[in-house]
Amino acid sequence: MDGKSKPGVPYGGMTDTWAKKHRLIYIGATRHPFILSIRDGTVDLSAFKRWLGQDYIFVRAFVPFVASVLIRAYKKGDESSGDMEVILSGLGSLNDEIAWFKQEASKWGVDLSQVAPEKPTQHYCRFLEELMRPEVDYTVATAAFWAIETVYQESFAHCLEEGSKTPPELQEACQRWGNDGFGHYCSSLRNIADRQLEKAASGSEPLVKVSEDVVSKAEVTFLRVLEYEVDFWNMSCGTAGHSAAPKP
Ligand SMILES: Cc1ncc(CO)c(N)n1
Repeated sequence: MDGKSKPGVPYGGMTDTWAKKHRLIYIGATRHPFILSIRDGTVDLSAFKRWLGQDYIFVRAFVPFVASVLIRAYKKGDESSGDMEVILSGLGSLNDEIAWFKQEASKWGVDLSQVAPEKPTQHYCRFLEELMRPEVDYTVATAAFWAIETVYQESFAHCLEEGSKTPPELQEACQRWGNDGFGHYCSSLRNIADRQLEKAASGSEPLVKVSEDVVSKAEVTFLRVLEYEVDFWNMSCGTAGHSAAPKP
């Protein structure tokens, strides 16, 4: 293996293996009842507003996380990988996203300055801070980054598919993460993560043991992202305080 991503070969990387291996929780995060309620038009608008306020808080915390990934990409010094350009474009869309949240909040009468983070938001933001620590490997950080963006992409794209009954006033929100450009950006993030994981798994790093450790840490991190996403959706539905575990 040369440790490079394979252009034109969309499947077969480690991230794809994980999504299949952990299919139930993956579906739990990307086809959550909150998303399904948007898709079938039965969504409770107070739930949408709660999601909006909490996600604004999350996105503000997500910016420094993405910036920390950018710093690590720079420090790797591999200019030809194109990683920095992808991550930088992500920071650019987060800039637009923050402006969109403010505009959307005023449209719905949500005063963002009055929104306090709920427990799942606090926990997710704390997790992002842990991932910003310098000892966290670039491979682990890029796997988390890919997973965080992809859950939203897959969830909201589902609300725009043929046959969905997403209310018109929520379609713009779904477009934000469900559009093809965002899908392409998520594929670029997946390529970055897969290339890193492949390098680690093939033992091209000097210490094979350390590399294996990185791959399993990245997989655990992927699972934690899915759990935080499920908790976040649960909170939006009004079932805050419950974990990702199935309810009795
Ligand atoms: C909770 C959450 N996960 C992922 C994204 C994608 O940016 C977001 N905005 N919020």
